[in-house]
This record gives sequence, C-alpha cells and structure tokens, in this order.
Amino acid sequence: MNIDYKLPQEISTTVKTRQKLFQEDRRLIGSGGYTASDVSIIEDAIIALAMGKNVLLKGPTGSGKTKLAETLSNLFSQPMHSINCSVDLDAEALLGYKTIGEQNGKSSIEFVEGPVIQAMKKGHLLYIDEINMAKPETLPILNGVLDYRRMITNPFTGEVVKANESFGVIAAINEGYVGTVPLNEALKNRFVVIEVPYIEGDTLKTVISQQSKLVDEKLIKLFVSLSKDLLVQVQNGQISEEAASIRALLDACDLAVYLPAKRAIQRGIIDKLEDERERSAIKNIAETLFE
Ligand SMILES: Nc1ncnc2c1ncn2[C@@H]1O[C@H](COP(=O)(O)OP(=O)(O)OP(=O)(O)O)[C@@H](O)[C@H]1O
Repeated sequence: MNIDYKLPQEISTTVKTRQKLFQEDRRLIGSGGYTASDVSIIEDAIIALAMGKNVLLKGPTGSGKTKLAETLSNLFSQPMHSINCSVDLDAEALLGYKTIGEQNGKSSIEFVEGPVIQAMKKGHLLYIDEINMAKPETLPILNGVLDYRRMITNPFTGEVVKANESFGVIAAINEGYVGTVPLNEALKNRFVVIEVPYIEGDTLKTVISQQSKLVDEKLIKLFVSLSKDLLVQVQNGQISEEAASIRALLDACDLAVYLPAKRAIQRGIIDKLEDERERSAIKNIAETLFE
C-alpha cells in the first residue's frame, strides 16, 4: 500500500521498513479501507504508532474504529492480533493457556500463546476492541506491556516476555455505551487518544458507494442527508449516538437496493433501537426525505 499522507521523513522510513519486515507474513492483515473526513486522524495514528506509542481510538459504535485499525495494519504491512473485550475476559484470553499435548508419543503440558504474547514476540500489532468492556481488574495485567517496559512475566509459565521492537498496540473505546465503564485513568494515560467521529458529506458518499451495494446516485444522496439529519438529532439529544452508526446506515443502503427506502431504514436502522421516542423521531426524518 502506498503512503500518500503528509508524514515526516523519519516516519515514512519507519513505515517502509516495517512494510519490508512483514512482507512475508501477510495472513493476518485485514482488508483496509478507512476513509477519513479529516486526514489528520490517519496521519496522527501512523505517527504515534511509528514512534512506538499505544493508540486509543475513541468513537461511537460503527464509526470505523476497527476499519481504521485494519487500515493501519495494512499500511505498516503488519499483521494484527485482536482481542474482543467483555466482562468474561480473563488472563488466559489475553496471554494463553496450558493444554496437554503429545511429543514423541509422550503427553506433556504445553502452553498455547494468546494474542498478547504472540503479538509481542512477533512484533505484530495488537488490537484491543471495546477495551472499556473488560472488568477493571483484568487489564492491569497489561500495564507493563503498555508502558515503556514493553514486557510481561507470563504468570502461567514464568517466562519473561520482552516485546519485539515493532510491536504496537491499538485499542478502541466507545464511551458512554451501555455496559461500558469509563476507562481507568492509569490505563488511558498509557495511550495517545484519537477521536474517530462519524463521517459525513462527500466522505460518507464515497464510503456508501464503495461498501454498499446501492448504486442509485439519487438514493445515495438521500441517505447522506438522512445521516446528516440523524447527527443533528444526536447533537440535540433527541436520539442516541448509535442511531447514526455508519454500520446501520450501510445496512439500510444495502436493503434499499431491493426494498423501498423507508422499509430499508426501518429494518436497517430503526428496528435496532428500543426507545419508542427515538424510533418515531427517525421515522419522521425518513418520511420527510424519502417518498
Ligand atoms: N470512515 C470510514 N471509512 C470506511 N468505512 C467505514 C468508515 N466508517 C464506518 N465504516 C464502515 O462501517 C462499518 C462499521 O465500522 P467498524 O466496524 O470499523 O466500526 P467500529 O467503530 O469498530 O464499531 P464498534 O464500536 O461497534 O466495534 C464497517 O462496514 C466499516 O467498513
């Protein structure tokens, strides 16, 4: 992937070096394709990662955080190991687990390395999705991994693991969403925070054209207007942020290839919401825009 961003010379060199380093191992690399309305979002993330900083992508659901992380993985040609946080997340899901294996006909206890250990040893990227969904007591295990030490003593094996130089961490957070807790300050402090808002206008039009099956230009324009109106309602506190999710909008655009647009909006956006007031607010907006 070419880099057309405005980057300092040393950063471009770092990116190119990493691209060469990981040319061989492209299995885990995502498809890429984050489109930014503000290019500084990508540029700043590249610079922070290239400088060895942890990057925290902060934004509402379906705003493209995972897509951006995949794009960064692509840019650096650096495979990415993902962790999806939940209240059940434990040390084993992060670091790995012991299992009984067989060697030369004899059974022995083996350790299967988890995403953190693998990414550290191979110098890959680690993506920690919904980091504020994890129980607050689970993540401090990673404190040493996330600060200048870049190391961990694996509690299951006693091994001291020191990260390969190109190891990098990207985490994503969706503050305020049901089930999340504010991210512990000590943890947040270990990251460079990059806001990832919902895209709008021409950027959104491009993403709809690229990612949805909808080709009707007139309808695409109307969906871009719908998104704009939904964002205004979000800002006015009339509807919750997730109602303006790009993911939901893309669902509605896809359905609108075969369904009347208003029914597509019902299935793709409105039916994902519970609150009756929010549902009828969105229905009203759709009524005014679509036939
Ligand atoms: N700026 C963008 N550029 C490209 N694709 C985007 C963008 N914003 C949203 N999308 C698309 O919207 C969908 C949702 O994006 P993604 O899964 O990356 O969101 P997310 O912020 O990680 O969501 P969540 O917080 O729910 O995990 C994907 O299909 C993605 O391709």
